[in-house]
Formats: sequence, structure tokens, C-alpha cells
Amino acid sequence: MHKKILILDFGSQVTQLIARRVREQQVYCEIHPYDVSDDFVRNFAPEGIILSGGPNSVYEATEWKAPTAVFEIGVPVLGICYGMQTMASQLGGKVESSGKREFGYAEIRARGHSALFRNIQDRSNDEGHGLLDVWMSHGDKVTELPTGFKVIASNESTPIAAMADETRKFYAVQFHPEVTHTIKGKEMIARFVHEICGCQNDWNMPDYVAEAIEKVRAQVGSDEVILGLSGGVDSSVVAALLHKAIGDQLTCVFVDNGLLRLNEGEMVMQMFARNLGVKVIHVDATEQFMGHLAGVTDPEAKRKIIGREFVEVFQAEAAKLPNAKWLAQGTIYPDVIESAGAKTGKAHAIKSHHNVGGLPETLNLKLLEPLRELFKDEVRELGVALGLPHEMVYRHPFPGPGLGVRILGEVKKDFADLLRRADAIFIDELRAADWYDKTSQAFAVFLPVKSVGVMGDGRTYEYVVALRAVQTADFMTAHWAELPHSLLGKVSNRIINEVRGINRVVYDISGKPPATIEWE
Ligand SMILES: Nc1ncnc2c1ncn2[C@@H]1O[C@H](COP(=O)(O)OP(=O)(O)OP(=O)(O)O)[C@@H](O)[C@H]1O
Ligand SMILES: O=c1[nH]c(=O)c2[nH+]cn([C@@H]3O[C@H](COP(=O)(O)O)[C@@H](O)[C@H]3O)c2[nH]1
Ligand SMILES: NC(=O)CC[C@H](N)C(=O)O
Ligand SMILES: [Mg+2]
Repeated sequence: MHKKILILDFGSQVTQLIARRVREQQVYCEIHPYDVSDDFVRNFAPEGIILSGGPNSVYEATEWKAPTAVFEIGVPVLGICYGMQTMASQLGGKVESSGKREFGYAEIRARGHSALFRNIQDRSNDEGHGLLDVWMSHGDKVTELPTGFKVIASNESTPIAAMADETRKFYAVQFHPEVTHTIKGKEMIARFVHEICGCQNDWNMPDYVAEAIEKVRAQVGSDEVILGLSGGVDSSVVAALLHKAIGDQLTCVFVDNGLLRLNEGEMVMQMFARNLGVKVIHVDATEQFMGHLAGVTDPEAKRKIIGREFVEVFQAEAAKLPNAKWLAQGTIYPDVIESAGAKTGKAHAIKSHHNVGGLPETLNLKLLEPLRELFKDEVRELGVALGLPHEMVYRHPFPGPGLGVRILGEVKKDFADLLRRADAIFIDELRAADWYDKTSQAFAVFLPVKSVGVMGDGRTYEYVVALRAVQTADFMTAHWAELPHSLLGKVSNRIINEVRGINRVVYDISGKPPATIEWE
């Protein structure tokens, strides 16, 4: 059992970052909504609790409180922003609107020699007080301390910028230590989880492998498991993990829906079936997918058809295995957090993400999701620890609907063939120029419009391809990559020369938001 930290989410945009910072310290943590029950908090048995920020004000949203058990079970608590404010108000202090919002960089002075800030400073002032560069985002502030608390940091606009009751190990900060703009934030989180809560570095991937294998074996017993293997990072890591855990009880189903990248099928069979000895069934469902997509131009309709046909294929394959009781999936922690967020119904549905989630009852399989607790970079580390090659583990993500959402409008086989070749050239050149690992995702998009060109001495009237390359940490927001013009020029040249049917290449310079990463 790992020692663990409980993070209670009050709706901050950056709650996931708190979890990332804690995991970076090799300490296990989970995010749960702020309104879990007292029993939940007790049974979770955390070594410490972190209360996140959030958009509300404690004097308005009076029901947005931490469960009282948080302050009763005798473990350290760290309140961040709203988390600080609710701690103050729940323990008898006072929170008021400060009239003016403090947003962005701030300098604060550490005081009172607290365990949270001891020897952590960016510089010191004339009197020898430590000064810290932090990032703030608030309009309310604590104006009266609860009993037992002292001020541990302040500045002019926020005299109580941090507070603590060191006997009970309750700490609270008005700024955000989880964002990188708070220069020493990482050290503060480290201080809290290691020294104040007493957690060791017991969460690391090499050790996790053995643990995950044991867990899968205990869960599955002698049943058979099927896994949709896409060649993407998540399902590949699940395949490697399950193969180690249960060997021949695993059957992977690799569906060629006609919307895959160039040589994807060959790559998957080569890697998994031939090198790793994994049982892989290669299903050529190109006709089935193309047939159902014919004449369909609406992006959402296309996504739904592709999702439905995947389920059809899995269902047909599962029916052929007499003892298959489990369907494994590459669900990762951000998927879990995001779908929990989506359940509240506050978020807009921008795109229906394909997954094998909406499975019909008739499939009669239990879900096996061994990556549910991991962030993408942890999944990658796990893949490396399991012996998968670097190129596979560090591939860019590829969406389930594949080229289906990168061919705008109606999907046709000819278009897919052109796009596959253009995309492969782009990726080749990115790798050759050492740009692949500097971008988070890069691909080509097929635009079903024709424009006039001249090649040799003849007129051409052919299709357009757009190149997209983005840099992002979490795929929720993204910047377009500032690829060198010479690289873009070379890619454009090669595509137009080598892919007959394309006579124009453009580069997408839209950020997310307002654009999304994929075009559909
Ligand atoms: N062509 C395919 N054949 C079989 N299963 C697939 C295929 N495409 C997607 N899937 C299933 O759908 C799941 C979701 O796809 P998703 O793209 O999110 O993950 P991934 O492909 O494993 O990893 P990555 O995010 O790196 O692309 C996969 O884990 C896999 O189980
Ligand atoms: O597995 C997936 N099934 C999907 O239906 C899907 N749609 C988008 N994506 C990927 O999600 C990230 C964000 O994409 P967007 O900015 O286009 O929403 C990017 O990495 C996209 O490639 C998908 N992945
Ligand atoms: N980011 C936050 O947690 C903000 C908390 C509170 N709503 C304020 O403005 O002070
Ligand atoms: Mg994928």
C-alpha cells in the first residue's frame, strides 16, 4: 500500500496540476470532488489533504465546504486559494471581498519561520526576510485568522497571504504553488508532502510494474481478456502490461478501419505479434467502415458511426472467444477526471470522443482498466519500464476516429490514401529535423477543395493539404508550433512532388482555443 494524499477539488482550472506536482514527488494522490462524505475522507486514510482553489466565494456559496472530517482526522491540511478561504471560514476566521482582484505575479514576504517556507526563498530583503515570487488569482481574502493560526506570509495587498496552525499542521496559502509561475512552488509541495505529511518516494514506475501485474492477476484469475489495440500509446502499454501479467489469456483485436496512418497495421503486427509474442487478431474492417461512412459529411455523425462500428467489431470478435469475460481499455487518469467533470453537466460537449465506453449490455464483458490512475507521462514511463521501444511510447497521440476526422466532410478511400502519404512525409521530415519530440502532436489534414496550380508547363486542378503541429502540456489548450520555414518548405515540396492529387500545402496557425487541435 502506498501512502497517499487526498486532493479535494473546489472547481479550480488547475486542480490537475496539484496532482501532477504531488506525483512528481513520487507520492501517490487522488483528486475527488469537495463534497465527498466524512466517511469517505476517513476510509481514504490519507497522510495529508490538499484543498484546491475554486471560482466561488465562501460568503456566497456557503455549501461549498470541506467535509468536517478533513480537520478532525489529525492529518496535515494544505489549503490553496479558495481552499485557504474555506479553511479560514470553517475554522472560525473571516473572509471578505478585497474589492480589487489580484491576478498574476506577486511578491510576498515569508514570516514566522513556518515549516512550509523554512529555507525556501527567491531572495531576501534588507531585514533578512525571505521573499517569494508567487502567482495569485483571487478577489477575496482572509481578514481574520481562525484561533490557533499565525500569519506565515504577507504583502501589502494581502496581509494574510499565508497562514498556519503548526500544532495541528494546518497550512494555507492565498497564492498557487502548483503553477510553474510560483518559482518555488515545487519545493513547497515537496516540503508539504515529504516533511509535513511524512510521505516517502514510494510511487515510481519500475516498482509499479510488479504491483500492477499482481493486481491484474488477482482481478482476472483464469478468465480471458480482449483488448482493442490501436498502435497508440495507451492501448500499447496496456497490451504489454497484460501480456506480462496473463500471457496467453490476452487476445488483442487490432481493427483496420481504413482510417489508420501509413503502415500502421504492419507496425502493430510486427511489434506485438512477431516481437513480443502477443496474440493479435488483425481485423480488416475497411469496407464496413467506409460503407457506413459513405455520403456522411457531418463531423459528429461521422464520429458516432465510427464509434458504433468499433463496438460491432469488438462484439463480433468477443463472441468468437468462449471464455472472454473482460474487455481491457486504455482509460487514463485525465479521462477519469474529465468524465467526472462532464457528469456535472456544466461543460459543453465540443466533440464526442470516440471510446469503447458506451458498450451494449449484450457484450457481457467486465471492464479492465489498469491505467486508470496514471497520467500520460506516467503511462509512458510504465511503457518504457515494460520494455516497449522509445519510438512507440513517445509517439504522438492518434485519435480513435483516425483519419476520419482529418478528412473534412465525406470520407472516401481515395482521400484517405492521399492523406496517408502526405502525413507520412510530414512526420518523416519532422523526425529528420529533430522536431518530432519538440511537438506534442503533428499531422496532415485533407481539405476536399481544389485549387489551380501549374506543374511542368501544365495546369493542375487538385486538392489541398493542411499541416498542423501543436505544442501543449495537456491537450486542453495548445499553441501552434513555430516550425522553421525551411522545414515547412521542404515538407510542402515533397508532398506536392510525391503525392499526385495534391498541388497546394498550407500551415495551420490557430491556437486552441479558439480552434481545436483536430479539424473535426
Ligand atoms: N484501430 C483500432 N483497433 C482497435 N482498437 C482501437 C483502435 N483505435 C482505437 N482503439 C481503442 O480505443 C481506445 C481509445 O483510443 P485512444 O486513441 O484514446 O488511445 P490509444 O490509441 O491507445 O492511445 P493514444 O492516445 O496514444 O492514441 C484505445 O485504447 C483502443 O482500445
Ligand atoms: O481517442 C480519441 N478519440 C477521439 O474521438 C478524439 N478526438 C480528438 N482526440 C484527441 O484529443 C486531443 C484534443 O483534441 P481536440 O483539440 O481536437 O479536441 C488531441 O490529441 C486529439 O487528437 C481524440 N482522441
Ligand atoms: N482561485 C481561487 O481559488 C479564487 C477563490 C475566490 N473565489 C477568490 O477570488 O478569492
Ligand atoms: Mg489512439
